[in-house]
Amino acid sequence: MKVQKVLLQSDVHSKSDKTPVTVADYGLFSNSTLHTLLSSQAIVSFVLVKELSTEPFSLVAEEDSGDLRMESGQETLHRITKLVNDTLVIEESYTVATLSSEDVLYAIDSGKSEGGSSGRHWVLDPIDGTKGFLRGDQYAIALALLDEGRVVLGVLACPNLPLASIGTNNKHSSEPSNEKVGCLFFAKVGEGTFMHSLDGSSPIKVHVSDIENPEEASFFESFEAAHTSHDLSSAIAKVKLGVKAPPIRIDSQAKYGALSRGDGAIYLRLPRKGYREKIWDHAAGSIVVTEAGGVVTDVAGNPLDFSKGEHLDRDTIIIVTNRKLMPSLLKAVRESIQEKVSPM
Ligand SMILES: Nc1ncnc2c1ncn2[C@@H]1O[C@H](COP(=O)(O)OS(=O)(=O)O)[C@@H](OP(=O)(O)O)[C@H]1O
Ligand SMILES: [Mg+2]
Ligand SMILES: [Mg+2]
Ligand SMILES: [Mg+2]
Repeated sequence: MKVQKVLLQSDVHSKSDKTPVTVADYGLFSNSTLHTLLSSQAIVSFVLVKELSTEPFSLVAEEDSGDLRMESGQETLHRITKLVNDTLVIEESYTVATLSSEDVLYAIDSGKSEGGSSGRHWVLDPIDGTKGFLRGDQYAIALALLDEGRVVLGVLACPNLPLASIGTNNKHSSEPSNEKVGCLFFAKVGEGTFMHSLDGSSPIKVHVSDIENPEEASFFESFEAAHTSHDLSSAIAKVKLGVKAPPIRIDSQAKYGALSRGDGAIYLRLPRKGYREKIWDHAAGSIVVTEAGGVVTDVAGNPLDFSKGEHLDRDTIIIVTNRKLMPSLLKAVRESIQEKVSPM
């Protein structure tokens, strides 16, 4: 959160689309983002090991230490170590730990497990919605626990998500807002989904929307057009289901969080052909939604299969909604795909 704030205050965003303005700005932005996601992975990995020292530890995480072990990566490693240690100082009187650069490398590279169908594996996306982070928009830190291939626990931190509902009438994102932001969702299998503010309010139980009429439903999709087909989801929502509201485009698994508390009723993810979704992009989000009473399936109507290692199956379309809307949504998705494949 600190890094994103500094980036946004550095005034190198263009006013219109909030992207960096010059080539040098791009450098600053991508370096800061790299520092943030590696620090995040180091911190979560370190704290998990510290807290779970009696259990065998397996972590499937998105990032690795890459060039940090090389001579050219020393400056970056130094900055990341500082960022990690600054973050682990909770208060002046309480520091979780102080890590050396070697500890940081070790913590980052503890995330190399491949997951799978046996045993327990933690699954981490240290910054999900990297492009949203860079733009100053939504991003999430997503952690899940797999047990015998099934997600049994999920935690989703969404530092920029307003605590109040985000509807389709939300203001243009570049307008300043006084809304309180920063939500943490957590779900444990069989126990429901809870949300509290990042500064630690009491958790409240959340539930997905109970809308039955698809015309009244609003739907989420990726902000980035490269990650999902906006055209196809618009055809499904507007033409097949009669959805009236415009899509809510936000980055990251914040979509699952927002849907779990009923901000919108549908999330469609329609990746381009051949793309294989990563488990860390969906594990935490999916249990947050299912424990809030929602359903997360592929196009065949089956739950997502997290038991096959780092990836979901190739070409997995992801369909998220409540139980009442799922049959008509599945039908609409199947029909639209069929029409796209064989135009009349
Ligand atoms: N081509 C393509 N298709 C589908 N998905 C892709 C693709 N490329 C990347 N990714 C993954 O999308 C993750 C970001 O999630 P979202 O699409 O929900 O957010 S965003 O709109 O992109 O900001 C993003 O997660 P992060 O890398 O953690 O940001 C990627 O893992
Ligand atoms: Mg991700
Ligand atoms: Mg990521
Ligand atoms: Mg990534």
